[in-house]
Amino acid sequence: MIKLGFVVAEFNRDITYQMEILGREHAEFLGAEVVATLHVPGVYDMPLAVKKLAAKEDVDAVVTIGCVIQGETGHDEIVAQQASRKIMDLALEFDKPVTLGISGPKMSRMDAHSRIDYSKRAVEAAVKMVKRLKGD
Ligand SMILES: Nc1c(NC[C@H](O)[C@H](O)[C@H](O)CO)[nH]c(=O)[nH]c1=O
Ligand SMILES: CC(=O)[C@@H](O)COP(=O)(O)O
Repeated sequence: MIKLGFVVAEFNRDITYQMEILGREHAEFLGAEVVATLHVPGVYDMPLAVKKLAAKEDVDAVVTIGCVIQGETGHDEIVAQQASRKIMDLALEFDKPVTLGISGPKMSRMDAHSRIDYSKRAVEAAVKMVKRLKGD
């Protein structure tokens, strides 16, 4: 069974809560197990938590779940771009898939609601990547 770690942002929790539930349901549907979950304050805080989970022997892949909504400044772009860059670097450093279930930036709250399935997509990508890298 494929073992996943989840890193979930609490910022915009009304939305990330739904994303987390959907991600968990999809993992179960695909026969994967979520063996560890770390909640972090926001998407920008994710890389260290991803690193912790990626270092665990019993975690095959890490799924990130978050939502970056546009404000009045370019802050949303900094948060999303810096975090996604580091998330990808960690996948290469630990030789494990780390998938991007983060919606935004440049997105309204309504856009975010219609993109809660990003978490499902990230779970699906994690499972596919683990299988394919194993050569299954
Ligand atoms: N604006 C959003 C944030 N901002 C908070 C940062 O992620 C971080 O928690 C803070 O800067 C402290 O390090 N986070 C989101 O997840 N979504 C946003 O829209
Ligand atoms: C809407 C937010 O929480 C965040 O993206 C930052 O907003 P702002 O650019 O207005 O500081």
